[in-house]
Amino acid sequence: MKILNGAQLQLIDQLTIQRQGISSWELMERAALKAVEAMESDFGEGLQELPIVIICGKGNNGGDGLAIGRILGEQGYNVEVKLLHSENYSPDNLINQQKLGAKEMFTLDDDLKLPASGLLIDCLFGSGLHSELGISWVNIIRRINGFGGPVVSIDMPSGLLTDRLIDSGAPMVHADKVYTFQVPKLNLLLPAYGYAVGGFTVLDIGLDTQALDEAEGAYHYTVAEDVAGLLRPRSRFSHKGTFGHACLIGGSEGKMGAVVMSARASLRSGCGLLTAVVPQIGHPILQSTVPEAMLSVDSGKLQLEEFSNNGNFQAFGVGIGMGKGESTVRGFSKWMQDLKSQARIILDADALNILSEHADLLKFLPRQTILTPHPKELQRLIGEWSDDYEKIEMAKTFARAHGVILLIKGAHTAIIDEDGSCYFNSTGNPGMATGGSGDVLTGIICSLLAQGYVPLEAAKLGVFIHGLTADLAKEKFGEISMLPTDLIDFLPMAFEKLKPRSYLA
Ligand SMILES: NC(=O)C1=CN([C@@H]2O[C@H](COP(=O)(O)OP(=O)(O)OC[C@H]3O[C@@H](n4cnc5c(N)ncnc54)[C@H](OP(=O)(O)O)[C@@H]3O)[C@@H](O)[C@H]2O)[C@H](O)CC1
Ligand SMILES: [K+]
Repeated sequence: MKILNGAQLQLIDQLTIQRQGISSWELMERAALKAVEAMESDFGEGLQELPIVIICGKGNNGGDGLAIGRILGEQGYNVEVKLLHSENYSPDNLINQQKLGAKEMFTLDDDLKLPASGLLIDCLFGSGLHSELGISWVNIIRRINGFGGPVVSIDMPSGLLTDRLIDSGAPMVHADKVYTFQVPKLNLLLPAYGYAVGGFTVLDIGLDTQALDEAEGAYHYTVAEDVAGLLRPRSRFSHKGTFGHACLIGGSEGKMGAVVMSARASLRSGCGLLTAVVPQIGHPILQSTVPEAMLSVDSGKLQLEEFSNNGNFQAFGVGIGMGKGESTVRGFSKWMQDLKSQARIILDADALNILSEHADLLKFLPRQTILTPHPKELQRLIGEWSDDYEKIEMAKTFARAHGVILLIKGAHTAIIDEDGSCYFNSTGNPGMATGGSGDVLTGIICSLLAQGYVPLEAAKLGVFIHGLTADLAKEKFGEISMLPTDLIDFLPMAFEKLKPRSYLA
């Protein structure tokens, strides 16, 4: 799914109106109906009990609010609409004012009266905001943010631009939930504005698909439909050789669990064979916990030294639980220098930290190696940034300079390809913030690489599946108690969910 900005959406609106032979008011009505449906589904019967207050501005976002107010009122909800006084309402806003009838007018100087609790729907500004809000908006935004119940924003939290940097002190609605139309907007995905976006749902309002397909942009949001098609069916005549031999290299004293989790995640993700290269201390641990894995035991006792690399492996996953002791750094450097240029590799954890401290090794990375830093590891690799926009630009420059794929872990993990495209993930939840989640991800992606998925596909599919396991685990264990090992247990269900349905049951 593409991520688009306000100007692009305005153009696509126009094309939709022309090609579908509808009026702009009808499109607004569609959007309002979708928003009402989404609220009914999210709030359930509770919505009937709540006083609902809708705050509307002068543009089409306000027009949506007026339409939502009318629809909710017709359905018997307890709804109150407040409209900002203006000299220049948008035409569809005016039509919806007439259709609604009763509403309360207010100005920015008024001390807006709000119910003590209930639901507040914020329709002051949407994608038409052209710059951050000035001081005159502080009062109204403060009232909204101080509301005693949930605040939902239509399309955007009012005050947040779609895809440009904005001062964090600027007046901005802090939404518990955003219902955004047709496509996500970049600022809904960036950590910098996390405080204003409790969560968001994309509502399909049926904009012209050709116009959406043709819209240009480097930013994408990976949803199930984007990755389901990547998953390859298994032929009846396939055998273990068909699905590749993955090699995981890692582990050190006290950190063998990382390799165990990575190995189990690899096997559950479908590779045909798996070898783990571990220090001697890992031998009994791996053999007893992951009997399916073959072992190549290193000469190092407590940490890796030799990095023997004799097998015919289709993919390597390196760094999990590895540590960065002197002999490990030496062995890893040598291993890097001996790599074939077409090797498929994913590097994680200490492998990344070693690269940060030995930048001379970067030149040995085969093209399209996947690096999976969390924000701190990224900072060590590419340097400090001053904001999320600079971070993305610096990451793109790094990916281009070294011909690698950067996978920046976090809420909406971002995959940055060397051509500058950027893919934000849609699955996952804060329950994944436990040590070991990353080891599971490395195992999944290494397995997909071994099966012949090209690196960008393996990264997108792996990140999506990994997040999906967490969403499934959340239903059973909740965000607080879920563990990385639970993610592995939900891999079979996640793959099944994504698999294209067969016509024959
Ligand atoms: N395809 C869709 O997604 C659809 C979206 N819809 C809804 O329409 C809005 C976008 O509506 P638009 O009228 O373009 O914009 P807004 O309602 O967000 O706001 C426009 C008014 O805001 C004023 N403005 C802009 N920036 C500022 C600012 N910094 N300070 C003060 N005022 C500002 C601007 O006034 P100007 O006179 O300054 O130009 C506009 O009047 C979208 O978000 C959806 O909610 C459709 O309903 C259906 C299709
Ligand atoms: K809004």
